Parts: sequence; C-alpha cells; structure tokens
Amino acid sequence: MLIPIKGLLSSEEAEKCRQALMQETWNDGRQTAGHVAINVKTNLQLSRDSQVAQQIGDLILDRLGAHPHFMSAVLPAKVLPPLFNRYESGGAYGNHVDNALLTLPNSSIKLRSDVSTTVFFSEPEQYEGGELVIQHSYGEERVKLAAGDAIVYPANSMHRVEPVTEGIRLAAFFWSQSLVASSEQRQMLYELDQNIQTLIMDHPESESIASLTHLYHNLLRHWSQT
Ligand SMILES: O=C(O)CCC(=O)C(=O)O
Ligand SMILES: [Fe+2]
Repeated sequence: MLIPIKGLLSSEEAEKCRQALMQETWNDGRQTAGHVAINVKTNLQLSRDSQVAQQIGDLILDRLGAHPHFMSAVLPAKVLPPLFNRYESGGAYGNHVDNALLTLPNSSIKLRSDVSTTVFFSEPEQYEGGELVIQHSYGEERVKLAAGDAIVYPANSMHRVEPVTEGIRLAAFFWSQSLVASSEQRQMLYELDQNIQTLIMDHPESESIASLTHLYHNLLRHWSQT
C-alpha cells in the first residue's frame, strides 16, 4: 500500500529547506550502500553530522508524528532519523530492497525496516527523470511528487530511483519499524481505521462506531509487538 502525504511541508517551507540543503557538503552515497546496492547506486548523501540535516529531519518527524494518516498507516514503534540524498547528472539508484535490519545512530539499538518514507524537496519541473518506482503485487507505481509531499510504502518492496538526466532531485528518506510487522495486517488496520473515521464524521450517532472501534483495538492487540 502506497500512501501519499500531500503538503507535509508547505511549498515555501520546502523551498527554504531545499536552499539550506544546497549549501551543505555532499558525500558519495556509495559510502553507505550495502555490497549489492553499491553496484546500482550513484548519488550523493549528507552526513548524519550535518546540523541542517538534523533540523530538517526533526521537522519532518514532528510533522509526521502529528499526521493522522501516517500514524494510522505506519503505527510506528521506532523511527530512524531521516537521511538526505541528491541525484543529478544521470545519478540513479537501480532496483534494490533496503536492508531489513538497521542500527539507530550512536546506539546499538536495532530497528527492523517495515515502512519506507521519501519526502520530496525539489519541484517535479526542477528535474528530468528521478521517479521513485515502487514494485508491488499489481505492477509498479512511478512516484514524483511536489516539493513538501511525502510517499509512504512497505520497506519490503523492490524499488529504484530513475536516472536524473537534468536538474537536481533533493529528497529525505527514512525507515520506521511498525508495531505491526506484516504489511497486509497494517493495511487492514489502516482501512478499518479510515472507515471508522468516516463513520464518525458522517454518522456520529451510529452504534457501529463503538463495536468497530472495539474490533480495531482487539485486532491491534493480536497483531502488535511492543
Ligand atoms: O530517494 C528516494 O526516493 C529513495 C531512496 C532509496 O531508495 C534509498 O536510499 O534506499
Ligand atoms: Fe531504497
């Protein structure tokens, strides 16, 4: 299930971030690639030490933490601080799956990557190519969103970033461990929650609200690990 989050940052905020990110010193992204990804990855990334990266990363996580769709779809247990990438001059990241187990920075705490998120900082007309192509059971989805928008997708999907043949594509990306490991179970919980929310809006007097909420929490009890 792919969930677009429109307007996570306003276009003015995204533009300010883009300008600040452009001032930073970028490193070869292959430094952080695993032994399979290293052959298909040509991009630049910011060091975790970058203050700008940390500030914008905090802003992203604050906004997503208050976003009902992100919280309902991801059910986050642990979240890695966002990383930042930059693609230009034909740079690309071929088909790959992200590592299943990651370590929180400056700690020995492990995180299982259940959900991936990309936040776009460049407007689509500022670069050619650069679509994030995500494969799923029904085919593939080509994602290229406005600056300030985000896309949330299961971390077990094969995906790639198409070559950026003109201009520069700046984005943030990060992984979350969910309270619910299975993407199918997460999707069912998300759909149930969305329908309960719609029922609350359209028929606040309905007695089904309490019983569906009861069902939601009982499923969450069965399927979550804390
Ligand atoms: O930039 C993106 O949209 C995704 C990047 C990516 O797949 C990765 O760095 O693993
Ligand atoms: Fe990836």
